[in-house]
Amino acid sequence: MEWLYLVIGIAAVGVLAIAGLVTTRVRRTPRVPEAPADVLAPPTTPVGTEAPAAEDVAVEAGVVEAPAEPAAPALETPEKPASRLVRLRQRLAGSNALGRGLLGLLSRDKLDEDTWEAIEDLLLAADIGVAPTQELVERLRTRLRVEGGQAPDARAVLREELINLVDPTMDRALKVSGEGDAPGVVLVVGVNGTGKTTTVGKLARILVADDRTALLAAADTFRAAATEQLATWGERVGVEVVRGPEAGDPASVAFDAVKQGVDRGVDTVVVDTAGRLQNKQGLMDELGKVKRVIEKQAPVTEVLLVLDATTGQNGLIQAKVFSEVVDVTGIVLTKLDGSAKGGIVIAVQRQLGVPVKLVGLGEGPDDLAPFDAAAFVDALLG
Ligand SMILES: Nc1nc2c(ncn2[C@@H]2O[C@H](COP(=O)(O)OP(=O)(O)OP(=O)(O)O)[C@@H](O)[C@H]2O)c(=O)[nH]1
Repeated sequence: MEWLYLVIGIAAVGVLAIAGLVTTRVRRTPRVPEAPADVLAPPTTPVGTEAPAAEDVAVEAGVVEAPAEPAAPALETPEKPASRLVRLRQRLAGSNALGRGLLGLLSRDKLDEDTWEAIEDLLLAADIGVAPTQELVERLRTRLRVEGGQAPDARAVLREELINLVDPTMDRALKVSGEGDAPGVVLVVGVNGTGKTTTVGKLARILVADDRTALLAAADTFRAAATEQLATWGERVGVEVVRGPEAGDPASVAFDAVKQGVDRGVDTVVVDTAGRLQNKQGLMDELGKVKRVIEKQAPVTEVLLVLDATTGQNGLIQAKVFSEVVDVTGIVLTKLDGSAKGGIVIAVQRQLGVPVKLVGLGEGPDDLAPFDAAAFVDALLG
């Protein structure tokens, strides 16, 4: 009997041991994480061995047209130049303070010597220059003298005199057309940093907006980035840029561009040039060469000098140096937005005897406007 109990005991221990072993193994088996829903989709074919998609089969069979190459970025449509100065009026807010200041003083009941002196100070602070300031004050004194009868309308008189000073008779049309089959050639000069390359890019947009074909020459070979900058401007409106090797000869780039312009029958070639030259002789040699070389192909129809309106008297000195080196035919005044120095328009025209043809009023692509004396004065007077 004892023997029977012993056998039953051993059998029970054996059963318990086997049960424990099974439980432990089950616990040690790692849990398979639950697959997220998307992984539950039918298995994908390994990369590189994809089965042809139904559309591809259809394309090969000539049933469906092949999908087009990724589309080139759409070309921009630049704003027509005529509406720009009006749109950008408020950008002259800084200079507008001049107009408001003058009107405030001229509307006083009594125009005494202190008032005239304050008017003179305002004009000088706006960079109009000494001689034009004196002329304007003289004219205003004469016209606003009350000689019995009704007091003249100060605003109307000031508007008229300012317009006269800016000179509405100057020819401000850009000469962008050549004679016969030759393209117009616009040479853009000026010190680096004044906004020259930006101006060439914006000018390309003006030409495109006027339905002209154009070609740009990246003859500012001093700064590689200037070429890239120009290429970006051109791409946006479908205008090509002719470039040369970095630090290459600017005259050769200009020559190539104008030659291509002639061969392709382009309307206008715009040539960007370098301005970072050590001295006047270097500047003269380089710009002289660029112009001479261009003119083997076609005459230069316009030489635009780019000046930064915020540089005041310094800008005027630069302007003089350039005008002694090349025959400047028009001025582009950049950065007039936010500058209180709108009077520089008058000063620079007086100094050089050359009209301001374009004004830069911001960093937007179409923030370059053809200049107009009356619209400018209206913007000043607010
Ligand atoms: N606010 C304002 N900024 C302007 C205007 N015109 C140009 N700029 C800015 O002035 C800076 C200099 O312009 P660039 O065109 O590179 O000057 P640059 O004279 O060509 O200089 P380089 O390329 O070195 O020859 C840029 O940041 C332009 O966006 C303008 O009318 N208003």
